[in-house]
Amino acid sequence: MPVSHSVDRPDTDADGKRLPINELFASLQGEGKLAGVPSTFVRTSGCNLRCWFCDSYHTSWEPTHAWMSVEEIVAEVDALDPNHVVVTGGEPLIHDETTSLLSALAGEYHLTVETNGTLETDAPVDLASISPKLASSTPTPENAPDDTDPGVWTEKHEATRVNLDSLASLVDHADDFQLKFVVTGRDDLPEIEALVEDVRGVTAREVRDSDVLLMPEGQTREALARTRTEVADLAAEFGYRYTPRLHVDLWNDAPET
Ligand SMILES: C[S@@+](CC[C@H](N)C(=O)[O-])C[C@H]1O[C@@H](n2cnc3c(N)ncnc32)[C@H](O)[C@@H]1O
Ligand SMILES: Nc1nc2[nH]cc(C(=O)O)c2c(=O)[nH]1
Ligand code: SF4
Ligand SMILES: [Mg+2]
Repeated sequence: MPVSHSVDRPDTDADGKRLPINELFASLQGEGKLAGVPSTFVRTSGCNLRCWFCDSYHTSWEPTHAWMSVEEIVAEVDALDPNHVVVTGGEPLIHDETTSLLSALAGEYHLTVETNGTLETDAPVDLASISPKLASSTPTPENAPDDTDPGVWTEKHEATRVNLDSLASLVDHADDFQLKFVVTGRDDLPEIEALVEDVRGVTAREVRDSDVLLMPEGQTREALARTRTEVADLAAEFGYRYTPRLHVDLWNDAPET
């Protein structure tokens, strides 16, 4: 089992300089170009989107967290073993303090930022792991978690899920990048192809097909078993890369994995 670090602090942010942290743990990177690499995960809480399938419900639809200073987070990261750190969420780039955290960790660790690609950052990043959200991610009364009415989020999510300027900036800025799409089925592919072409049109950098990763939608082993073969076949057919969700295969939907 991954090493876990429980977060048990008061839910206040008196000095306005702390980050809301949902969980902080060591595991294996489960997704993308660095799948299998031992990594420490820092999961911030709060998101500017509401994907119906979000596998981190307690950072988006119903955020929970403890407030931690950058110094406290760095101390907990230092106490764990991996030299790769993954800053994720929620959407980590909605917080100004994420820049301070990345700056404090830079040099000591390889830094991956998992982001939905709607926001820019000038913080040091080794791998920008960008997961732009497709139309199939938009919440509706039919697909929203817990049968809740997504209310304003249907429109808000749809209106803000793609920001080409931010995608260009993230691709240009980081040492390396990946475009990691959550795929629900074949119907997603035309939108992925169009968006990849749009990104190629606005970045100074080469976007290779091998920088484009198709990841099956699925929060549980059972759900993944239903989507992964179709998504792997689509990757082979369209010439993109397939990424598994190793942590779901290994530990299902357990927290801190
Ligand atoms: C919880 S998100 C946090 C980072 C950022 N908000 C984002 O969406 O990229 C972490 C990763 O999980 C992916 N993800 C979330 N729910 C998923 C699901 N049900 N199936 C597959 N991938 C999922 C996201 O696309 C993203 O790549
Ligand atoms: N093992 C593991 N790998 C991951 N890669 C990206 C994750 C994320 O939630 O951002 C994630 C995660 O939650 N667990
Ligand atoms: S953008 Fe990321 S954290 Fe936000 S709702 Fe979608 S998957 Fe969840
Ligand atoms: Mg995850």
